[in-house]
Amino acid sequence: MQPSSSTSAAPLRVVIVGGGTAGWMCAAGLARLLPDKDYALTLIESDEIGTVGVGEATLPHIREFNAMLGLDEAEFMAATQGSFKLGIEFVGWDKPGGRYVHPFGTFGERWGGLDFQHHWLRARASGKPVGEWPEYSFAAAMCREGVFDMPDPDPRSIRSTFSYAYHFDAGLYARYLRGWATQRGVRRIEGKIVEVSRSTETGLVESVSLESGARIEGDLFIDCSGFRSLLLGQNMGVAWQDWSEWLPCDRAMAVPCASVAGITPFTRSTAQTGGWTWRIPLQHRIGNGYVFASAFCSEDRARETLLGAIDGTPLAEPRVLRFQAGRRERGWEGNVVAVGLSSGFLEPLESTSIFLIQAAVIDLAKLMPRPGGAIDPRLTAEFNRLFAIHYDRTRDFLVLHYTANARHGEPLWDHVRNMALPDSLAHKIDLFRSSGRAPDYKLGLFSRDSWLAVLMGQGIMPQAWDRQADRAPLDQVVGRLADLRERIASNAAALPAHADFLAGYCPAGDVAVVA
Ligand SMILES: Cc1cc2nc3c(=O)[nH]c(=O)nc-3n(C[C@H](O)[C@H](O)[C@H](O)COP(=O)(O)OP(=O)(O)OC[C@H]3O[C@@H](n4cnc5c(N)ncnc54)[C@H](O)[C@@H]3O)c2cc1C
Repeated sequence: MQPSSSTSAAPLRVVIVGGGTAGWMCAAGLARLLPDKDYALTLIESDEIGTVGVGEATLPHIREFNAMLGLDEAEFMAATQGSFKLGIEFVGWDKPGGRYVHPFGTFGERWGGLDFQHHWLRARASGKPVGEWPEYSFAAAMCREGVFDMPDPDPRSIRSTFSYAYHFDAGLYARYLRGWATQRGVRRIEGKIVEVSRSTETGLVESVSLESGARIEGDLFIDCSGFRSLLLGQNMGVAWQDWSEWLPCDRAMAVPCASVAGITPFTRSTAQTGGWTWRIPLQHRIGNGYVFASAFCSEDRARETLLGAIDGTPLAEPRVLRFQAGRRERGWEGNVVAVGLSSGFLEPLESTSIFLIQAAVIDLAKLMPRPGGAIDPRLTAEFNRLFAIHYDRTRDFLVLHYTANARHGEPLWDHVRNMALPDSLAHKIDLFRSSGRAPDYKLGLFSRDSWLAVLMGQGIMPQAWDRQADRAPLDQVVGRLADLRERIASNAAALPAHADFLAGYCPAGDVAVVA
């Protein structure tokens, strides 16, 4: 029998628990992707509990999500005080005083079917003048110049070789998506959930009850309740994998400050004795924070470091958030799917959480149960397979930043340099060191160019390259490298200042500063 494209069964009742970034991305994404008549979406959020209120830097993938919703970019950026992000500048991560950018875009060009780094490594080993690795990234050059313009659609242009993401006010983004989703039929309920009822027979969640006494029944529950993990963790009891042996930071202190002249088109992450500080420039303010390991740094010390590191006047009292790195064993159990902080947490070093939300929403939409039937365990297993891949690959990339450091004599940094690595990461580093080969995933984070940026940025230089690179005449390669460097530098220097571009494209105007 052919599966029918539609069904006469009653719509599947999907209850989203939580209205932070995860909840509203879920609501908007599912409202856009699923047929209205088959799914009834309800979102419950509690004003009393509120949201985590951080999460302001993104990855380029968010543009696909926004485009899928059909958001107007300039309108969305103005509404969220957004700015453009071309990558992350890492200060002091490789060694005190060191600096490199993880740019969004490619390094160099593929020649003769070979990845660019092999040509560069081979020419560099010859002793010829080939410049430094970052000189081959257009996005890195744009960061150095503090400029921005839209990528050129012509793939032959050097200006087509970068991508971009956004910095935005996370509270305003959730509010923006809320407006979008509720206009498209998502039912919003404000109230605090005080009880979760499960069937004694099947173990599935049947309903949640609010403080007001209201009871909301559902067929599928999406847990977007934040660190509480109200359904998946607390009720379904799905175990937590603790990754603090590799990612020991367990606190963050956040404080917004007044803007200063010139909005940088990148996030900055500065290594500190007990962790690292972030700087995220928005149109109306700068978001700052210190992610630190409480075993190596007290809260008083963190506060002193953070307030000493910010550019402008603090706009609020610093507030502390506590967490542990890790993820749930599974993201989907029974009829509960966790999305966002309820499913796991990786520190915001590479701004990955919102991407992980997006990936979960897209995977869930593809694997969504049909109305009127039982949940197919094969769909659940596939979601969990993808969930683990996304989290585990992201973890390896973050751990790389810590382990490859030359900050000798600082207890946290000595500890992470000497810790035993996940096997999957140890293999990647060894392979790169010995052959110049970088991971090249077809799914999820991070791209080969991102790995190259951080591997070399952290000072890991391969001892060899692909032998096929030796076939090309060396002088020809050196000439092409020089030409590439020149095209990158001159084209980047000709672009408008980021602040000027923002002022013309998506001026946000004055709003009350939301901390
Ligand atoms: C310090 C820090 C910095 C970060 N920086 C970044 C970044 O730069 N980039 C990035 O991508 N990510 C970042 N993140 C992660 C990002 O903030 C989160 O992934 C994102 O905000 C999603 O959060 P959430 O929606 O899962 O949870 P929350 O924002 O905590 O929302 C939880 C929701 O559940 C509701 N809720 C909870 N319990 C109940 C209940 N009993 N009844 C009713 N409602 C309930 C709450 O009211 C709220 O609406 C950062 C996180 C931290 C901690």
